[in-house]
Amino acid sequence: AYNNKSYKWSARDFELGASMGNGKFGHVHVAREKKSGYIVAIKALFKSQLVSSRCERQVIREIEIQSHIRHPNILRLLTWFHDEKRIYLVVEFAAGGELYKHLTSSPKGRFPENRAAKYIYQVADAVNYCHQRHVIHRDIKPENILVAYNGDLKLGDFGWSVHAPSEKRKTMCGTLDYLPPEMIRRQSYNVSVDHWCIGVLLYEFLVGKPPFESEGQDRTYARIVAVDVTYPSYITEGAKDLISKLLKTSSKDRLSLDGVKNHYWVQQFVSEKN
Ligand SMILES: COc1ccc(C(=O)Nc2ccccc2)cc1NC(=O)CCSc1ncnc(N)c1Br
Repeated sequence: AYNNKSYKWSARDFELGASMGNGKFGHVHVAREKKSGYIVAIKALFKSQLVSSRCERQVIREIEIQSHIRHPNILRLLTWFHDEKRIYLVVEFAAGGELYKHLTSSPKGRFPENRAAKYIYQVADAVNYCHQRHVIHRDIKPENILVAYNGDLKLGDFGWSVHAPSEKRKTMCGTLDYLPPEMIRRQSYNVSVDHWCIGVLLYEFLVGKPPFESEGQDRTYARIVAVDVTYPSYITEGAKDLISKLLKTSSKDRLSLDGVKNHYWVQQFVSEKN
């Protein structure tokens, strides 16, 4: 039904269920499409809020971009509609919920190598797909990644822009841990910021906390610009090799996303299906 371009969706087509992510993602509810029984997530954005934060053009641009994105590891925007007060985004429902919860509830609070390798392969594949469409900054951190019913990762796009309209800085919404040096120095950045974030993400999958985590902001900044990473003894040489090839100060020295997917440490766990 979603592909029927002419059909005009409205809130009447859905039964709203529980709210999700306790407001973390804005007003998101599980919902059931009445005719098909299909379960989706519906995010309601207040037009007033968008206008006040001068986000309305950004939402339209994002919706435009998202409507053409089709990738197994990227949460899909299925359709959207609006009424006089709100814009509703109908989004694929990730039945596995937030990846962060899986990480913190794993034994020792970290993933075994085979799971971390499968996940980093999927993230690299999804981000590579975005880069080929000139879309960067998928806000790569465990809080923004969801898990599908079949265990595959779904890169969510949580539209932080609506939460941080004026501040372009990512630091508006929480952790600095994922900021690359060039963003700390407020230099221009390009697609390779995502390469840095994938290195930080892989470290966090394997260790249970991000590499530069420190008490104060300044200490975290200092460790990021110095690329001051220490690896616990249980981290294998292969994992260290991959992480160190991504956490490079100079963005042009960072391993490519194909390089991540084909890295020997990843390949040993990810049977090349395709
Ligand atoms: C393609 O997914 C989106 C696409 C766009 C936007 C968005 O807000 N754009 C935006 C908003 C304002 C300004 C500019 C852009 C948001 C999402 N996604 C989300 O909000 C995720 C909702 S949480 C969730 N979703 C599914 N399954 C679960 N188990 C959970 Br928990």
